[in-house]
Amino acid sequence: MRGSGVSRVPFLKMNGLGNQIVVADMRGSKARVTPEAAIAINAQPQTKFDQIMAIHDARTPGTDYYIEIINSDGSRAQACGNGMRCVVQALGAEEGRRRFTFETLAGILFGEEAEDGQITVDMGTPKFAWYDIPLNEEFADTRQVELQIGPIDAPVLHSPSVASMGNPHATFWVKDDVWSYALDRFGPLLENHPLFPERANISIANVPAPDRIILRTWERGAGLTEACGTAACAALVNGARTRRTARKATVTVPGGDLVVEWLDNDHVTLTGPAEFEWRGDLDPATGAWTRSEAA
Ligand SMILES: N[C@@H](CCC[C@H](N)C(=O)O)C(=O)O
Repeated sequence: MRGSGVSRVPFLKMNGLGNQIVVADMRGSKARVTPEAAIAINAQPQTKFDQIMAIHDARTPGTDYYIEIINSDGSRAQACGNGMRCVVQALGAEEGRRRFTFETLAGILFGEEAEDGQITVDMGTPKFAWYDIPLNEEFADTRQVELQIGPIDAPVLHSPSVASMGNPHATFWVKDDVWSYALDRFGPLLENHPLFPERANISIANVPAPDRIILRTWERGAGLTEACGTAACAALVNGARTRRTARKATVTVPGGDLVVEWLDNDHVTLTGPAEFEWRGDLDPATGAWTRSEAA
């Protein structure tokens, strides 16, 4: 998959529990995937994606690669749990090893593929201070912040827990079916709410048992997705600090199950599958792409 410095670079179409991922191999190239290219790639049905994970040469000693994450609207994201699993699987297949250290905008992350194909990514540590998320208003306690949608006296969703997993998340807790909420309608309004100066990923969470969360997410810069790994991590840490959940739980997202654990050293691990679909090459400046014949 290694790039050669020419204008076209190899890419893999993959998914992490239905989170649609394009892994672009930018190694050996000084270029970056442009926002225009991302929007053009996303505009075509075969390459419609949630995130592009662009693998660049390492910038920091001790890391294997620098990963740039681009949302389907062309914006940059600090973290992407499902995409990181796809990157681990892609590089593992190429290099014949299982463990990698990556640098991202969210910091240094580790990923490892187990014998059974499940991939665990250490997503780093959560942050809860209002200025770290960030919020536009000071809140001493971010386990429950003032934010609601719907009629003022009968809000449909209200009082989310907020957290940063490198990227900003709001978790709205509900007692009934997460599918009974029009997240496609409320998601964009909440993502762009003035409380979030960098926008936010918006999730609805139901907790049927301390070791289980049912979660739907409207992703910042990508919209409704089948899975959002960092949202699953944010839901777990928010669940644990509000005493709704234990520190380890299965998080059921539309695409399937993820396992999230908040370790004693404050790091959060995310475990789940990754799936290769097909390969091709693309122009990171324009987004023009071709599918390869070979599997
Ligand atoms: N799908 C991702 C999260 C992607 C980033 C997000 N849209 C953002 O802009 O913060 C995941 O699996 O974590």
